[in-house]
Parts: sequence; C-alpha cells; structure tokens
Amino acid sequence: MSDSMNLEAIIAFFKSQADDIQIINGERAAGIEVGQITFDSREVVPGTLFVCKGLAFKEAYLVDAIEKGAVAYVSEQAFQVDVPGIVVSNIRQAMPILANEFYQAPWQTVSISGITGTKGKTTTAGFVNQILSQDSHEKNAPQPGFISSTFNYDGVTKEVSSLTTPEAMDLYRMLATMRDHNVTRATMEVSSQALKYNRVDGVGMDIVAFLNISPDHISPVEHPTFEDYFHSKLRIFEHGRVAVLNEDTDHFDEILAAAQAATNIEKIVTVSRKNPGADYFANQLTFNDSQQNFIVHNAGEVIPMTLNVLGHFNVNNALVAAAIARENNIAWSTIQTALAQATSEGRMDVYKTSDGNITFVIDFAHNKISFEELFSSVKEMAPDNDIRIVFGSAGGKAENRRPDMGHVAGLNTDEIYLTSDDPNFEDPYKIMDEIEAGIREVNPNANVRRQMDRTGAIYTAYQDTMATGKATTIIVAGKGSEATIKIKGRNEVYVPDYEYVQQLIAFYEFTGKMDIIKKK
Ligand SMILES: CC(=O)N[C@H]1[C@@H](OP(=O)(O)OP(=O)(O)OC[C@H]2O[C@@H](n3ccc(=O)[nH]c3=O)[C@H](O)[C@@H]2O)O[C@H](CO)[C@@H](O)[C@@H]1O[C@H](C)C(=O)N[C@@H](C)C(=O)N[C@H](CCC(=O)O)C(=O)O
Ligand SMILES: Nc1ncnc2c1ncn2[C@@H]1O[C@H](COP(=O)(O)OP(=O)(O)OP(=O)(O)O)[C@@H](O)[C@H]1O
Repeated sequence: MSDSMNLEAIIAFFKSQADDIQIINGERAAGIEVGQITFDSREVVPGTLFVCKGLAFKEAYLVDAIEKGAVAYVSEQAFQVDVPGIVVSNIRQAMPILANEFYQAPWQTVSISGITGTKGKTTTAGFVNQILSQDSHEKNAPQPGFISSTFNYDGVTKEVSSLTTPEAMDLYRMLATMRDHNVTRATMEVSSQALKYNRVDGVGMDIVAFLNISPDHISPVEHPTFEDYFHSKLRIFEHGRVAVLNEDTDHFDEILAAAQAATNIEKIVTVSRKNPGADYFANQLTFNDSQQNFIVHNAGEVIPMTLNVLGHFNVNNALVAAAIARENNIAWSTIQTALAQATSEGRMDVYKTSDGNITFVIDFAHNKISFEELFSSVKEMAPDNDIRIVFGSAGGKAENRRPDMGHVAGLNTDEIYLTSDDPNFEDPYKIMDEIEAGIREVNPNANVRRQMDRTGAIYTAYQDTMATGKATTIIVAGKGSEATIKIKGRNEVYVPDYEYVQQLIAFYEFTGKMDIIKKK
C-alpha cells in the first residue's frame, strides 16, 4: 500500500539513481514524511512532494504548492524557497522513476496489456476491456483496469480521460489503486506521445500489441517527422513478454524486426485477414446492418465469430483483442460472447431510415488510412448508394491530415460538406481551404459546401439527399461520440453527431416522405 515515504529516504533513493543529483536545503529534510507526489499545485495537500515540470510551468505554482503544504520539490532547476529541493537533469525521466519507487512498482501485480498503433487503439482496447470484463463477470472477479482516451478505471473510480495515456505519476497512481483493490488485469492505450515523453518508462507490461502505422500526429507539438513518430511507437517493444502484431499494416517487416530484436519479448503472435499463415487468421467475412461474421483460424481450431461493430478493419482489431485474451488464458466462448455484444462508441455507428433511403454512418475517422478504410467499408455495406460526407480537421496539429483526407474524400465522392472539427485556435475556413486543396487535386469538379456549424452541415447533406430522392449513405466523420468541440482552447458543448442524426431520422420518419413528395 503506497501511503507515505520518508523524505530523507526519497533523497537517498534519488542519489542512488544518478550522480548528478543536487540537493538544496537537504538539512531540513530530517523527520519529514511525504504522503503524496504530484506535478499539479492544484492537487497539493500538506505532506506533498511537488514536481516542477512542463512547458507552461511557472515558479508561482511552486510557491502556491508550498503555501498549501508541499514539503519539498523535484525540478530541473533550484528555486529560492525554504523547503528542500531535489534537482535532476531530466524531469521527464525522473517522474516515472520517482513514481515507481513511491508506489512500489504496482505493475508487478497487475497484468497489463498495452496497445499502440496509428488507428484502432481505442477500439481494440475497448474490445479487450469488454472481453476481460465478461471473463471477470463469469468468474465473479473484480472488473479489469482500463486506461484509454475515452475513460480511465483504476478499480475504484471511472473518470473521463484528458490524455490517451496519462502522465507517469498519474499512471503509476492508478496502477497502485488497481493493485490495492485486487485488480489483476488492465488494458492500456499507449500513445506515441507517451512513449516519447517517458510516461510509461519502467511499467512492466505482460502483452504489447502493435496495430498499424501510417503518417499521423506529425506537427510541432507532437512528432516533427514520421521517423520520430514511428520510432516512438516501436519503443512499445521495450515493454512486454508477448508481442501481438497485425500483419495487415504498412511497414510490417520493420515492426516484426523490432519485436524480434527486443530481448524481453519471449513470444510473437500475429493476426491477419490476408495471410492464412498468421497465428490468428480471419476469413469468410459476411455482414448485415449492424454486425459482421467471420471465421477465426487459430492453432488448428476453427472458431465462428460475430462482431457487433462494422468496418472490416475492425476484424483486425477484434483479432488482436482475441489474441490478447487468449494470452490471458480466456476461453473462446467468453471472447465470442463479448465480441458479439461489443460496442465502440462513435465508431462505425450506422443509423438507417425505415425505408432504407438514408443511411448515416458516424465514425471517428480523421486521417488518411482511417478515411480509406471507412469509405471501403461504407461501399461494401451499400454498394449502390450515393455517398455524401461531412467532415473537418482539428486545428493546431497533424496538418498533413487535411490534404490527405481531402484526397481520399475526393476520390470517393463528388458530394462533400466541410465543417468544423475541433478548430481550437485556428480559423475553420483556413482548415477547410487546406482540405479543399486536397479534394481539387484529385476531383476538380467535386461539389464542396462549407458550413462552420457542424449540425448545419449535416442538415444540408440531409436536405440535398432528400432533393435527389436517391438511396444515399451520409458519412459524418471525425468526432464519433464526442459531445464537445474545441474552440479557442475551450471545450464547447454541441449536439453530438450521433444524437443529431437520430433526431434527423425521427424527423424524416415523421415528415420526410412528405418532403420527397413535395420535392417531385
Ligand atoms: C506535448 C504534451 O504531451 N504535453 C502534455 C504535458 O504538458 P507539459 O508537461 O508541457 O505541461 P503543461 O501542460 O505545459 O503545464 C505545465 C505544468 O504546470 C502545472 N500546473 C498548471 C496549472 C497550475 O495551476 N498549477 C500547476 O502546477 C501542470 O500540472 C503542468 O504539469 O503534460 C500535460 C499534463 O501535465 C498534458 O496536458 C500535455 O498534453 C497536451 C495538452 C497535449 O495536447 N498532449 C497531446 C499531444 C498528447 O499527449 N496526445 C496523446 C494522444 C495523441 C496520440 O495518439 O499520440 C495522448 O497520449 O493524449
Ligand atoms: N485497424 C484500423 N485500421 C485503419 N483504420 C482504423 C482501424 N481501426 C479503426 N480505424 C479507423 O480509425 C478511427 C479511429 O479509431 P480509434 O479511435 O479506435 O483509433 P485511435 O488509435 O484510438 O485513434 P486516435 O489515436 O486518433 O485516438 C475509426 O473510427 C476508424 O475509422
């Protein structure tokens, strides 16, 4: 149980870790107990060891922390304050080391499955969590831990997450809470930022999964180059005993080589929809309005599977989740039960009018490969439908997504509605300019509308569909189930795409047919 540590013991520990540690006011450390560690002055209580870090850090935060009872600080620089200070050369490397010592290596009693990749982390982690939860339910065991971009569950509280992967000190605290509440298994999304900025340093994971890689998150605040992005993600193989790899991805050979080169990886397992030689091979894929069925071939067994989420890329995600579950010794029947009822909010959410005239597809896709997969799945679902798409792109990051998504949309439809998607501090119309440039490169005659208001853009696509009277699939991409839109640093509430679409369908069922009659 991590409840407190002696400050002198902490200082001695830091000194044992590196020879360039500088101690300020060390003589004042005698007899002081540390009951909490944090990097946020707003969380400080008496007895806290406060960590000074971050691009936006201010000395005022340290002064505030001391006023609230912080007994010492850790920092890359010394400050003129009365409490003892521990000065380190690299605060990002120091935070996981301190957290591991303070919380006594909680990962040793929690079997962690870490999932990384450009697309599919949230979906796949969600599938694994739903399988582990089903297994816990069947065994009347504590629910598994979950750390993801949607929510975190540490065995006690479920909270909406602000990062895909938390900062190290938050992560270790969550793992310690899991351990202290007899949670023995956890699933975690591991972002490239987390791997690059030392957030998961020292965390022993049992299983690690690599889904796919494609250029994304390239920007001054994320990764300067694709190489930096790719090599950050490959650092996942510093963790784990078993590696689960999706063969149906670009750069698979490099990913496999990195896993093979990692001495801590004892076993490599592969999944595929294309290579029958993979450890988990899926074929005979069929689907209806809401589910897809396929056969899994593994270790000589033939296992029928129903996945309650559409999108054939989700078959790969389900195969990775099944492989992780099997490495956790979970029965196939439990996996089948969980995946047949799996949900993945805002990802391939399909809403159809009763007469089949209009099919809305809500998806979280917001980069090149997810757009390609999305259009491919939508065309498979309703090959004879017209297609319209409503989307935008986030401000302040991953700028390459804009022309990329414009390209893919322009190649797949003439009917494109550009709108806002977390513009943040950027002008949404400037973002639309960059998307439209990508559209025009491949489809000069595309019919591109622009509407800042997202629900307005969806309504326009609906109205245009009504005017044609033709069976149409309207894709609404990029926000999934999100209920806020980031504008000028603030998360503004808006009607989530899937809620507004359901309102439109209700409106159509009540009045739509009359509209079509009026139009003719
Ligand atoms: C580049 C990056 O990852 N930055 C993260 C990092 O920021 P930072 O360490 O520079 O700290 P800061 O936010 O500048 O603030 C300075 C410090 O002042 C402290 N503070 C602040 C106010 C106060 O009153 N008192 C106080 O002590 C804060 O606790 C903070 O530690 O630590 C902060 C938490 O302490 C994170 O919020 C912040 O994420 C920013 C918002 C971000 O956008 N991160 C993205 C790039 C990210 O990490 N994305 C991935 C997903 C994308 C992917 O799939 O790769 C993720 O894992 O979420
Ligand atoms: N295996 C996959 N291959 C390609 N595209 C995928 C795959 N899985 C999901 N997608 C697409 O990517 C979108 C986002 O999926 P998900 O949120 O699971 O990915 P993520 O890795 O968590 O994304 P992010 O890093 O942006 O949070 C989905 O809505 C879907 O369009």
